[in-house]
Amino acid sequence: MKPVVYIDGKEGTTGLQIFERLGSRDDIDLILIDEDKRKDTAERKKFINAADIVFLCLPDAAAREAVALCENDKTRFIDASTAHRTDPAWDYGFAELSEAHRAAIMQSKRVANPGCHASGFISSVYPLVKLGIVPADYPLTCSSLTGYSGGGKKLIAEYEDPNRDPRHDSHRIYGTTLKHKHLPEMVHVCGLQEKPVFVPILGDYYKGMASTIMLHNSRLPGQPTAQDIHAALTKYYEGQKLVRTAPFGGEEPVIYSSGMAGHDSLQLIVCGHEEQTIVTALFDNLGKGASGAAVQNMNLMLGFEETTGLTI
Ligand SMILES: NC(=O)C1=CN([C@@H]2O[C@H](COP(=O)(O)OP(=O)(O)OC[C@H]3O[C@@H](n4cnc5c(N)ncnc54)[C@H](OP(=O)(O)O)[C@@H]3O)[C@@H](O)[C@H]2O)C=CC1
Ligand SMILES: CC(=O)N[C@@H](CCC(=O)OP(=O)(O)O)C(=O)O
Repeated sequence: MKPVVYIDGKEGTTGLQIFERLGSRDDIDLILIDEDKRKDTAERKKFINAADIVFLCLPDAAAREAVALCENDKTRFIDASTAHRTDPAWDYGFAELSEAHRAAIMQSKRVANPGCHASGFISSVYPLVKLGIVPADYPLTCSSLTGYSGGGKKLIAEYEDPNRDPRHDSHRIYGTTLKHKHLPEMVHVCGLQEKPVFVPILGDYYKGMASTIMLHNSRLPGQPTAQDIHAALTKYYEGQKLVRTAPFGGEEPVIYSSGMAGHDSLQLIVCGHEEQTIVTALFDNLGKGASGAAVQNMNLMLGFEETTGLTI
């Protein structure tokens, strides 16, 4: 019997991209709710309880409600929302962080898919903290560029409206209260003692992210150079298919935030010199930042090959 899979929120931005990755697979049985019943709670409850794996591609409140609709012990969830990412009853769905993360995902019934900005930040900070290169109380800063699909259907409509605010042509710094919703998972997953100063920036393009952390090498134990940090990250992710380190300094002297759009893997680019280092995570908010990561998690949970079938 093939595993039965249901995407709750399939008509949304993340849900559609998961469907795109799963629609043609013959190793799973993808069940599809009638479009006009996709918000009917009783119908969703039937689908949730019939499935072995449920993807939740919903706002936080609807994701919590969907989990509460489950009345059996068999259904396993992968939640793309922010609802459960720091919940101890859920496993954090970023397999490359450690073998313990991957093992937990494989047997998990409740996987919280990482936030898009959080994925970029955590991919560099988690290993650097674990290796003792960045102390847990280091005052980290991060700027993170994103395309507008990161905000779902509402933001896509706003940016693709022919009568939109002309200022949308320029970049938009947001999260200016410095309380972005991904901060709790960044702190929790990396074991930080200080909240990073986190500055998300929205650009006038569909998808692709570049999340950059900035380090003063003289404030780090042993004063590593940027090259040392590059070597440490390269070794840490050696053998991973979906997280890779670019050659030191990157392949060219500029970084485009859409550089990994359309790919399901994340690339780390380390630049700098003896005194300062920046590490940029380059990826697709709908790839390793959401739908691609969700499908990777499903593959791990079901014992399939980890990669997603899309360009890595
Ligand atoms: N977009 C991205 O890059 C990322 C998104 N996420 C997270 O994934 C989740 C989905 O986001 P995204 O796809 O962007 O959002 P969208 O707004 O594009 O899609 C959400 C979908 O959920 C549907 N929906 C809303 N309420 C309910 C409900 N009560 N029952 C059933 N369906 C419902 C919406 O219906 P309708 O079509 O009628 O609006 C819509 O189709 C969010 O929690 C988001 O934060 C995480 C990482 C990245
Ligand atoms: C461009 C934009 O608005 N992006 C969203 C993040 C989308 C996302 O990752 O949502 P989750 O928190 O559910 O993961 C934001 O910064 O709030």
